[in-house]
Amino acid sequence: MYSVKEAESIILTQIQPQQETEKVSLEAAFGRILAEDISSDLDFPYWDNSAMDGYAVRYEDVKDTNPENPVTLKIIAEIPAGKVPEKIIQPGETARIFTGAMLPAGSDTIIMQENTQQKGERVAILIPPEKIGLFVRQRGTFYQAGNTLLKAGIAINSPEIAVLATAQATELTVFSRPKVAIFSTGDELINPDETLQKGQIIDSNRYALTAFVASLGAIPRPLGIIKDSPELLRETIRKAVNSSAIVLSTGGVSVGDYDYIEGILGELGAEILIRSVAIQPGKPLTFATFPNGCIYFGIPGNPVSALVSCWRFVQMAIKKLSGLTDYQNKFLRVITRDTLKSKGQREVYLWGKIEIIEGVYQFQLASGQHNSANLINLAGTNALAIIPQGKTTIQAGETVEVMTGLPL
Ligand SMILES: Nc1nc2c(c(=O)[nH]1)N[C@H]1C(S)=C(S)[C@@H](COP(=O)(O)OP(=O)(O)OC[C@H]3O[C@@H](n4cnc5c(N)ncnc54)[C@H](O)[C@@H]3O)O[C@H]1N2
Ligand code: MOO
Ligand SMILES: [Mg+2]
Repeated sequence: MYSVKEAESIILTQIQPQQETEKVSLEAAFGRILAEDISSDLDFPYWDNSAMDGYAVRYEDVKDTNPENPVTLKIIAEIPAGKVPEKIIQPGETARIFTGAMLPAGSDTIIMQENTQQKGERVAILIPPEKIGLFVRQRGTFYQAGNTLLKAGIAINSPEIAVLATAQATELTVFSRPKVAIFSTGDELINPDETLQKGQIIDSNRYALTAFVASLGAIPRPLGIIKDSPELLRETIRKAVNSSAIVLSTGGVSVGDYDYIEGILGELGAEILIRSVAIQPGKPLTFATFPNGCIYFGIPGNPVSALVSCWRFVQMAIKKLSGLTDYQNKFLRVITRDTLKSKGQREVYLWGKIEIIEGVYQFQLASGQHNSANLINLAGTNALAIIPQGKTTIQAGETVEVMTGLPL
């Protein structure tokens, strides 16, 4: 049995960012992962321009002005944003200018209009600027043409969209979304729209895992419920492995007589790298690779174990395969409001919520039984508190490490 850290390392070693890319328009780029470095042949700002509504001046002319005896300058031009200045500012001259407008040649500083008094063709500068260049947004000070603006491997959200638009990157190369096959195994399972007969269980895992995969930007391929039949399972796994980058199955990975997954993976030529992990919930995790590169996660059937396995192990695998550079899980140290208990034998993940209380992140256990079959109190979970292997208690008020950023 591997430790959680060992299992994580085995999984990440097997997964390389996929190479498939596609072109998308800027409008369709939100939520995708950039597959190329982006640079621009434009400086940013594109040219020296004004950060204020006011007057473009020569610093030399106005540096010693004061309210009692103000310097007055002749207004020789008006430059709204979007207009190209035509005149050069000579000593004793100024141009009326507005925010975003190009700075006229000869000027080097902007005086905001609140610090001036206009009298016809002339303007009195009442307050001297603190320094040369005040309120000038100088060309190339935010970004110089040719440098890398955005790196391949980042997720494209609204700030990146703004940068891409500015760089005139209207068509982008992004990583293709990996296909993830999902199926549930078990003779006891029925679909949610069927009438429950004695002994049956409604298949919730398939829906939970489909939503989980979609929330990571990958393409879920739900294949339904597969009975505990070696023939059916073999056929399903063979098809899934040949048509998807990752396969997620739930159930049938423990030691029971009807737990067939491991045996079938072996028969189909997979290399089984993990059989169980010292984690609770989620101990009987099967991780295997196929000669065609397909990655197989045999996830335990208990609904909480299934989602915890997805959050702890599958999440980073899908992210890394998707091309994201920042694929690692996110951990945070916070105060726990509840006392947290473990038997100490495995690394325990307790589900609950982190909330900001009086400005401080605090963890609160989900109320009700913490049992890997109790999916009811899993709703609302946004964090998992971790009790390390060997530790049995973390008292209320103490610090606990939590895993955050769960895609729900
Ligand atoms: N003798 C032992 N028995 C078990 C062990 C063990 O170490 N020795 N481990 C237990 C642990 S821990 C887990 S977790 C489960 C894992 O079981 P499997 O992955 O083999 O899953 P199943 O046996 O098929 O089902 C377990 C449980 O989950 C329910 N289930 C299954 N699929 C779904 C689904 N799609 N939606 C909702 N619920 C589902 C199923 O009905 C069972 O109740 O094994 C323990 N046993
Ligand atoms: O590990 Mo099982 O997932 O405890 O219920
Ligand atoms: Mg079983």
